[in-house]
Amino acid sequence: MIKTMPITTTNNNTPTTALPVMESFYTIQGEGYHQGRAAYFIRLGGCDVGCHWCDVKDSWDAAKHPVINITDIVNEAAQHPGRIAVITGGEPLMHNLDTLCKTLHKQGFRTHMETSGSSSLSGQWDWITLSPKKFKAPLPEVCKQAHELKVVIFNKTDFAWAEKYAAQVNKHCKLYLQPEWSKAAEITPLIIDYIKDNPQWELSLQIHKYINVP
Ligand SMILES: C[S@@+](CC[C@H](N)C(=O)[O-])C[C@H]1O[C@@H](n2cnc3c(N)ncnc32)[C@H](O)[C@@H]1O
Ligand SMILES: Nc1nc2[nH]cc(C(=O)O)c2c(=O)[nH]1
Ligand code: SF4
Ligand SMILES: [Mg+2]
Repeated sequence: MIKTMPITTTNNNTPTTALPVMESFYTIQGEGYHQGRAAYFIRLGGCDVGCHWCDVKDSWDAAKHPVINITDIVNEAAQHPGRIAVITGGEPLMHNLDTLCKTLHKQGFRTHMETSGSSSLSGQWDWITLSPKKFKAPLPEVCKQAHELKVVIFNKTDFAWAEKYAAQVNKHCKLYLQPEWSKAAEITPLIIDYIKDNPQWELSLQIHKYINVP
């Protein structure tokens, strides 16, 4: 049973028992290293980064979304057989994610996060996808911990900008270039040429948008 409660202010230093949830859904991971795997997505409300091409602007205002008890969030997730939980947003690191991760781990989930890395790290993560943004730079602590770096390419100059972050992640970190969705037809061929010349990078397409799943 899902309960909604009045919005409470959270900051990411203090463990919290409830979080603003915009939506949650069971689907396949459409992007990056785990593309094609069943996963339960938990999209938290609140983002202070403001990417002009963001594909989920409705997530930005945390106050628009119901605050749900973490036990209820995780019990809903556990109704599905998959045991990957992807925490996304909004910017999930605006919230303290320690209790959410502990509760997911207790239920046998692997915890994955999609983040811009622009707020300090909380939570215990089996996989961190760092997608850095020009509009609010990622923190060095998140760059060091990331398992994959996924840079959205909006124009030609973004390749050099992607390399700046490739130099800041750890040596095991996977490297992905993902076309900005509205410019994918124009940008994908440039990404393909870049990867042919720089084979340490791989292509990430948002396959869920091509096959019309959430
Ligand atoms: C909506 S964001 C939420 C998580 C976090 N705020 C972040 O930006 O990483 C999830 C992923 O979608 C990517 N994304 C958002 N809008 C996009 C767009 N228009 N085209 C391609 N990727 C996009 C982000 O870069 C990020 O990797
Ligand atoms: N299927 C699917 N895969 C995704 N990978 C990252 C997503 C996100 O919005 O964080 C996302 C999403 O919204 N849907
Ligand atoms: S950081 Fe993520 S959620 Fe926030 S505006 Fe950028 S893409 Fe959207
Ligand atoms: Mg998405």
